[in-house]
Amino acid sequence: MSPSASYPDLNLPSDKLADLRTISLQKLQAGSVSEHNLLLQTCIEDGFFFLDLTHPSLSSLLSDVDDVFRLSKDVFSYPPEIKALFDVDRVSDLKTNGYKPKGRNIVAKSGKSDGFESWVLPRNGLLQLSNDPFPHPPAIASHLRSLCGLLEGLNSAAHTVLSSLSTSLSIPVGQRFEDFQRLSRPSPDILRLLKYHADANTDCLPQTPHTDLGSLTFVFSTTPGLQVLPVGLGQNPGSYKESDWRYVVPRPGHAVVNIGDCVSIMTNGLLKSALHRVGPVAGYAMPERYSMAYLMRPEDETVLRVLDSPLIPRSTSNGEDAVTSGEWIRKKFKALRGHKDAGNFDQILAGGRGILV
Ligand SMILES: O=C(O)CCC(=O)C(=O)O
Ligand SMILES: [Fe+2]
Repeated sequence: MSPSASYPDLNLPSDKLADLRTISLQKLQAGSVSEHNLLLQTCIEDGFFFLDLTHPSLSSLLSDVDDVFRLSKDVFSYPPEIKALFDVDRVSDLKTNGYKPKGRNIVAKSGKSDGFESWVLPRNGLLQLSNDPFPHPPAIASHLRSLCGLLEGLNSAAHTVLSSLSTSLSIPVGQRFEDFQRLSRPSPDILRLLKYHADANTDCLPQTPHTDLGSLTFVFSTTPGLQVLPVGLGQNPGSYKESDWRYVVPRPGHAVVNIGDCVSIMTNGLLKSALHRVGPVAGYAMPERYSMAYLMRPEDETVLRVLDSPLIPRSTSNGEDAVTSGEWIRKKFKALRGHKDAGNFDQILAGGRGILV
């Protein structure tokens, strides 16, 4: 992966590092029982893991990642007036397409503005799965082949991960996680390209603590900055300390994968959707940092109810208050807008459910 790491001499005590477990995609594909068991255990205990993509059969996926990083440098280098033509708040209802400038949103309690630009690309638009408009600049048009290759590779990886979890949990056919993320069907998945700006202030927090609202997220970066809150420490504002955050040190050829809110809801909290954020390593300035996140969400009509499984604790509710995935996403965006008007960030973060654009 191309952008070079910016912390060559990270000298951190090991108890400050996120001790993420590594799952091999190729071993899952080959049916390794111990790898499938490790995946389930990791999603129950951590909600975050490294996915090893270094097997030669996956080399085209990694070269697509490299190419999309080159694209990312190109799109963020457009002059502001060109980027403004694709402003996410103008071109897309649910922020599934377009550009967000640095500083538009507020970061948690500090009340300061965020420190990153982002450009969101819809899976539906890239893979032509719907007729929704997909305005985009020439730099994106000229990288469509690697963008589509990346999405297809990640969808296939996601299918392997989700179907492994469905099988490990003995979820019946028709309710399996992958039944809600069909490869040829439209979905609200997005690819988010991110550029964090360098900031000399060691206390800056460019990205707010949040959980991902969808099902599964894949993140790529070669620069440190991602921080994860261990699940055991409690995930609600007030239940953890600043010193509880753990740093993820990027690993070449690996994606960082995490479980999102929808899968956590459908397993009644058995699989964990953990809080995370991006910031500088303690005592260091924030370096310029490029990353990309593929955020998968169940198809819009998926009902977010607890699935049948001997391993999932039964829900005490009768299911009447269950929402669909589409309603869930809309509700969250409404909350965000409500929050902006009301200025109440805690409400959005209740349960750690912040939203990013
Ligand atoms: O930039 C990163 O490493 C994380 C991005 C992220 O958490 C997100 O886009 O939801
Ligand atoms: Fe995230």
